Amino acid sequence: MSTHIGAKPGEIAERVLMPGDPLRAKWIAETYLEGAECYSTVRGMLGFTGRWKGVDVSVQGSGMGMPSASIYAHELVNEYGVKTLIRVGSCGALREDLQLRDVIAAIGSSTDSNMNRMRFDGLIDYAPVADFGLLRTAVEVAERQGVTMHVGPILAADAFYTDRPDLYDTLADYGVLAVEMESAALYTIAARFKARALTVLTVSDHIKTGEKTTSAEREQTFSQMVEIALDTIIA
Ligand SMILES: O=P(O)(O)O[C@H]1O[C@H](CO)[C@@H](O)[C@H]1O
Ligand SMILES: O=c1cc[nH]c(=O)[nH]1
Repeated sequence: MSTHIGAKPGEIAERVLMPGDPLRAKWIAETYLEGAECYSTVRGMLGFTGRWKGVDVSVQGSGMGMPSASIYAHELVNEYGVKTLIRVGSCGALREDLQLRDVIAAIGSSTDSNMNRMRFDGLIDYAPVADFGLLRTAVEVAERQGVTMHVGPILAADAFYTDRPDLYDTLADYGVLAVEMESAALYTIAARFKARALTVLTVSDHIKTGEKTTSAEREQTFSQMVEIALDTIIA
């Protein structure tokens, strides 16, 4: 067991999908993974291992925000030997050309988090980016599955409820597609500890139009994103 994950050694696969929502993890495991078994219920942050197309895959909830996601990514890589992490999350669209339920792959992640400023002493604006091989595979998989996947930069924000919506407009002007809350930390930790990471997202709400999905839909219906992530992680 690690501090926050209750799995025994060997119970977590080298390939892990990471949704923020632990109940999305349960839905993914029960819907897609053959022989899925729950390896951790610590803090209700559920984790499961099963097989996708004959390959061992785990799915681990990460919680909301970079402090929480960092704990799970760190322990998965450093204490369980995980090599590949694909976040499967929800996000708010910043640009009008995006629709509810569109799928996005995050090539890079800007952030307002202070974590990397601390890491680099405030001297470097580190650019957290996806693993290129994983991203290329995800693009190929999405094409094969007939899903239009938007590939571009996103924002990983510390706050879900922002006092500065004007900054979202500015970021959209600079090509940033959407906002979520974990990708910059995931990419940074993967780089630091020599793992591979990618973030694939579904637009759950639209910052410009105010449209939104329900929490039940965010938990159980983002299947295109999950199927792209699953076929990518075993490729
Ligand atoms: O749906 P998940 O994966 O949790 O991702 C998004 O949803 C949460 C906010 O509602 C944040 O964790 C954000 O990153
Ligand atoms: O972090 C998130 C996730 C979904 N929608 C948002 O606006 N922010």
